[in-house]
Amino acid sequence: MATAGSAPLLALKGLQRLHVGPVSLALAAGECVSLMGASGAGKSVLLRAVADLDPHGGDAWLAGVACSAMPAPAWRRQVTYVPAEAGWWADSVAAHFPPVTDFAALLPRVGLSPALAQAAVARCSTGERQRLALLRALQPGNRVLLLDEPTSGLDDAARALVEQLLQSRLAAGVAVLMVTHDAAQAQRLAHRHFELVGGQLQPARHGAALSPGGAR
Ligand SMILES: Nc1ncnc2c1ncn2[C@@H]1O[C@H](COP(=O)(O)OP(=O)(O)OP(=O)(O)O)[C@@H](O)[C@H]1O
Repeated sequence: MATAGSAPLLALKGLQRLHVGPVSLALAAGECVSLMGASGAGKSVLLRAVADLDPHGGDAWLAGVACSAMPAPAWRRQVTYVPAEAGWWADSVAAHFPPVTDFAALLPRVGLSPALAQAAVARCSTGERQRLALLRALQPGNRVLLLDEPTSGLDDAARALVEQLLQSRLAAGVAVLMVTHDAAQAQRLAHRHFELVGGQLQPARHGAALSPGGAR
């Protein structure tokens, strides 16, 4: 787990996109920060800007290297956005994973049958596609994961497995910025909690049990 005073792995400085920002925030290696807010508040807009998927003002730094100084594919391999509803560019599940990856062996880690590796995307359920998209995004090069409602379509058992997987990535030093509507999940996974209100980050007000954004 990150410790207070660690040098930031990810630093956002004056990030601005549409009605969101300017946002400044730092995450240490192994730190999880939750982001809540009303529907339409701009949470996905913010995550996409951090991933450099849309034009934006301000900049983000990964271990001291500016996003603007790095080729976009290199940034996104390390600062990886996992949308709430992933896109699929081929018919088969297998086509979305590198050929060298034995991804069938990974499927049970999130409660999926290895047989799904041979399936067509179209026959996968919403929750199966959601977990496949997360596995697809998890690569050895990830240093920051930007997760947009990573378990919104899942039952309790599947959600628990995904949370275990995320805990293992955090323990390995990956930083996670996670949008969730689930305050209990935020409490389980995140070290700090923010809410997006009027385009600005505020310490989360929901649930007295949550430690607010400013404190650890
Ligand atoms: N490319 C765009 N151009 C103009 N407006 C956009 C664009 N992308 C998103 N928006 C608008 O910005 C607002 C915030 O969208 P966003 O998807 O970030 O909401 P959210 O906080 O993630 O909501 P939810 O919790 O419902 O997913 C919405 O009103 C949306 O229509």
